[in-house]
Amino acid sequence: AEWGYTKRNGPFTWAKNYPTAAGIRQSPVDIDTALATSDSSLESKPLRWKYVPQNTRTIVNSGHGWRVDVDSEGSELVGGPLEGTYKLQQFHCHWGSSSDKGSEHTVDGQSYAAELHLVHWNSSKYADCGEAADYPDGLTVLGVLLKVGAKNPELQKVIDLIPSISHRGEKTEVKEAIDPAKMLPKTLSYWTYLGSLTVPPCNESVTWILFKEPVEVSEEQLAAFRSLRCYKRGEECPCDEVDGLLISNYRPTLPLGTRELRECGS
Ligand SMILES: NS(=O)(=O)c1ccco1
Ligand SMILES: [Zn+2]
Repeated sequence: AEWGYTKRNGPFTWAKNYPTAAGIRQSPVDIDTALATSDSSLESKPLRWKYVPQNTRTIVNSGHGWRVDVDSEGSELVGGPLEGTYKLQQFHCHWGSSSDKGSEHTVDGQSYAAELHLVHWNSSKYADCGEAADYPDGLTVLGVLLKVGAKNPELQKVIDLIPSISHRGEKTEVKEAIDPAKMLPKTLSYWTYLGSLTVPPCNESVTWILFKEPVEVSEEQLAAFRSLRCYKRGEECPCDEVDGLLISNYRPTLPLGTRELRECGS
């Protein structure tokens, strides 16, 4: 059966059909801040990005959450730990059944209410995101920790579209441009390490860049995320979640192992 986040098809079953999920370069991880090494080479090449808000095309219910697909042209992410130029492909979010959990990365064991992922691919070396996903330097994901607080105006543009993608496979045009840059924190300090996609097939092709400063989102906005359904309209609910609501879609942390964890900025 299709992978998901329930007991029957959740993270601890993924390795059965996706052996990479049992690899040694998996994500997410717990960020043990005492282990992080500050790196002058990161400080010397500031992270820089350019996004085109008008290029946010469609939002889709993947069955595992919502995802905004972007026309990569015109976007770019360079600097920090990255060699070459990366282009934005899509962004999405992970959350939990209550706001005491839901982020994928944890910081010194602490979970946040949710985590936003901006997925980029190495356009200096590869033709598209699909190809890039098969190489260790193919992808970069900017991670933003979300904590409960004020309503997030930019994310509200996503939430307003959720009723029209309530069931798996449904998608709709994003009419009001969403600016990914407006969803990033003010201070650009971050941790970075080599990891993987946090969903099957869990390719070990991601340079993770996780911002240190959390961004606020309201309880009502988190509740809207949980109203998405993991099954198609007209089909009965396959997952044993409470009437197929996507109440939680985060992967628990995996061991960092011998990987280096670097940081930039305080
Ligand atoms: N969750 S994530 O950002 O690692 C991702 C991107 C594409 C698939 O999974
Ligand atoms: Zn993700």
